[in-house]
Amino acid sequence: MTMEGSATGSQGRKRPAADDEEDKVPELDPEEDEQYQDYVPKKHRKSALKEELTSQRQKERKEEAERVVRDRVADEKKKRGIANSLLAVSQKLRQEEEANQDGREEAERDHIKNEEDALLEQVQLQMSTPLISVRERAKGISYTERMPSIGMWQPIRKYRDMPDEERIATREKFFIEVNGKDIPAPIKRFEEMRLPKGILEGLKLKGISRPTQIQMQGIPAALMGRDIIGIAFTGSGKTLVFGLPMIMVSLEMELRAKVTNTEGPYGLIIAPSRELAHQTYEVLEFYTDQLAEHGFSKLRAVLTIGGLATGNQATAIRKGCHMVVATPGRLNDLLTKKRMSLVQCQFLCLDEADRMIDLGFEEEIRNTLDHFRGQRQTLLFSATMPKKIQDFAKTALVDAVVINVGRAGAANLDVIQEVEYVKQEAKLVYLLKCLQKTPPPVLIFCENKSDVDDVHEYLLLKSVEVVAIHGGLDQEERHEAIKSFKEGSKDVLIGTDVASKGLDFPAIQHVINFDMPKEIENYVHRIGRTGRCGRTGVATTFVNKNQDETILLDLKALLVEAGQHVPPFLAALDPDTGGKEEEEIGGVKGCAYCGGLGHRIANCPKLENTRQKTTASQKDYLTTGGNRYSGTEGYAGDW
Ligand SMILES: Nc1ncnc2c1ncn2[C@@H]1O[C@H](COP(=O)(O)OP(=O)(O)OP(=O)(O)O)[C@@H](O)[C@H]1O
Repeated sequence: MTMEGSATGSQGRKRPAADDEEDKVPELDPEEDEQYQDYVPKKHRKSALKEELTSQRQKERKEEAERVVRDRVADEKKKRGIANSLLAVSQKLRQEEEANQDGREEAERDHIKNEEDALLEQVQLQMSTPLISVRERAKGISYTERMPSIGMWQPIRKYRDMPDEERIATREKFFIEVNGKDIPAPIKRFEEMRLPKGILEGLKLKGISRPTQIQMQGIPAALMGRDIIGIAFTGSGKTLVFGLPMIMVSLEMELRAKVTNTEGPYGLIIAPSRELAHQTYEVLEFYTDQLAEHGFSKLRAVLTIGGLATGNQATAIRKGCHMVVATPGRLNDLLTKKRMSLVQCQFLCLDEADRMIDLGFEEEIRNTLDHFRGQRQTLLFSATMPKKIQDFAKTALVDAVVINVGRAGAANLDVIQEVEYVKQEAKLVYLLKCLQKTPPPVLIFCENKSDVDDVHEYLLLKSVEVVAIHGGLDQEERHEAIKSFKEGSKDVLIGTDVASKGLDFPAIQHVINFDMPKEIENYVHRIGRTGRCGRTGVATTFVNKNQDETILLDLKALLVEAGQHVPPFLAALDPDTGGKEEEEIGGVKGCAYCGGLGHRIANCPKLENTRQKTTASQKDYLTTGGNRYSGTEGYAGDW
């Protein structure tokens, strides 16, 4: 069967004929008929529809699944987003807080530093002109070259050639800190220091076999002709660091040409108290005697201190001398009256240098410098030397070497420090009990002369073998007291701070501070009379509510630093500075003015005291002509 008019046929399907005209079917041109659709059989159309529906449904399902996933991710993100932002916010806040805190602390530190710099500047202004001679300043003379070494001294080859790393390692091993240029290597044996036989024999006789840290580094530097600031704890043998080089200067001069009438001195040591000057003089005498026994001429040292007849001292100097040991006032007296000259002097040492400046002898030192006629080698020593004194002192030095053994102002670790709370009225009675702690010799310190007298009287009544020393006694009494105590005929010596600086009594067992000194530096010097050169000693300090809290805070910090027991009443004290006092700000820990670790310079009671004293003495001076030595408590008359 054929089908006419088939869509696929070119002629099309033909309908059965009914009426030719009517039945005539118009011919269709697929190109022209937009409605035209190819015929698709029903079966195919169904499967196509089915396919279409399936794919539609798949598409929808896929879209639905994607939407669900998208929603879930969005949810998740949303959730995480919240968590993130909370964490982030808190972190951010914390960071900001920390940054603020850091910023605040830095700002606070900067503020403290600026304030302290300003205060130090004021202090420097108060200390007026630098520590140099007025004459030299007027003439515009300043020295820039170092002095030549003493007698062309050089270290032996082993030390000359010592590599830097080895020098550093040795210093580290012995806790020696140095500052300055071209510092010679520390020398570990006296025999390697190129000292004359007489001196080496003298050291042996004194039982001194090995140099202490300050001696290892200080003696070679001094023999090299260097200017030195030497800081080392009490009893560490500083006297020999300047004493031996000064003897070497004198020996060199003597070997060049015999010292005759009116010549000399070539070396000068200034000390803050008569007793200390006397002690140093004895050390010089001992070693020069030893040199004389070993074939050298006897080098002459002269002691010029207050309290002894000026005439005898002037005569001794006029006969020609190599060395002078002096207290500042008497020295100035002799210089001003032209009974002594420093024209040939080329070696100057200020022992306990900071103490002298503190005690108001700055002007005497400057006047003394005026009497030199050329450059000299200058050495400054102390166990305490706060930054301001170091800076000030450096103005007197040329290309100085600074040698530090331990922190300036730290207590000697060989001293066991005990601090006891004793009521004012119970002190005397408790003192008797306290004296039983150790066998003699015992040293007792009081803050003022009248307390010394009271304690002295009380102990005499209790039959204690006791002597006393203070600035109000005449020189004879002072000398006798020290002598009998040194010889052991007296068990106890009571004194003011006149006995606290540099005095070297044999094997003191116990130092008792009947009262806490007003300055922590004095405490360090006082307790340093025991525990000397390797021995141990005990120091007991009475404190009570009469003490200023700042000094107790200094004491507490010192005890902590030295690893000592801190009694509960001190432990309970809390500074209101938030720990800033012990931080290193601007290179300074604690107070730059007095070296106390318990406060900073802004709260320094000593600075305040000095200010008040300066103002008062300026007033006195203007109205009454004043006494320049009124501030030298305990030292009165020393000049
Ligand atoms: N290398 C050493 N070995 C052993 N003893 C020494 C040594 N050097 C010095 N001495 C002795 O140590 C004691 C203390 O010395 P010196 O008085 O010089 O100490 P110092 O550091 O000046 O103390 P201060 O700061 O109290 O004045 C003296 O009796 C001294 O003879």
